[in-house]
Amino acid sequence: MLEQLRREVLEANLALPAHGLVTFTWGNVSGIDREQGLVVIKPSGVPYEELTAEKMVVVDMAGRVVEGNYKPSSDTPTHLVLYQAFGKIGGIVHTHSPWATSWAQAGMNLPAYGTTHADYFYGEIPCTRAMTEEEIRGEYEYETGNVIVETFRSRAVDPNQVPGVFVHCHAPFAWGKDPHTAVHNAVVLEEVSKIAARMRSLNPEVQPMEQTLLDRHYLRKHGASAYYGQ
Ligand SMILES: O=C(CO)[C@@H](O)[C@H](O)COP(=O)(O)O
Repeated sequence: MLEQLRREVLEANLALPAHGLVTFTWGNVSGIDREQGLVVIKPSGVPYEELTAEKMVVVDMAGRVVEGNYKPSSDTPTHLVLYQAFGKIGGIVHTHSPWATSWAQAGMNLPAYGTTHADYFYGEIPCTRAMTEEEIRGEYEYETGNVIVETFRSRAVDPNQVPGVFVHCHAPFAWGKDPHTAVHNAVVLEEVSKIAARMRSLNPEVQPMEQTLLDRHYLRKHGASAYYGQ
């Protein structure tokens, strides 16, 4: 079942250590087949070098394992909440990549300071609010997804234009139209987190970039008249 998606999700998970986004097994990638209502995700706690397409776990939208001999990632409920709320995404990445995790632990939103950011994120990358004691003691992983969705809806941010978030006191999530694109966005999220942290240590007074320049860069790659690349 879902052989092609299993391979895509395997390759995307293996790309995490290849891009330096994870230590040990601190990360996971999933992909969704919306026609079948099934999600393929990394097995929990399995070292990346031991992963195979066969070890990927298939779950339904209620989180029930429908195929696979391993337990799914411990973050599976968060992935499922995001797939249900953000109807156009096809792949999700969660890591503890150090620079993005620094913004999450600082509880800070990341404004668009430069064109590297603007090429992929149409404006500020939000950090969620702190989770409540009740949310933490409850269905924590589901509540993590809920607080991400609440952040985007309450701020009227389009998740298709800002494909990433910092979860307060936790770490980043990123997404995209498929697992490969989600990993690409996770790499960019880590890079712009690093650039911004260093930039602010050089000049704490820097202001977010002008909207005109933000528009120019984002829309040339993602707008209706996108003309970037071949
Ligand atoms: O956020 C966390 C731990 O805080 C997780 O990302 C784990 O680090 C990876 O969990 P599995 O996907 O292996 O269950």
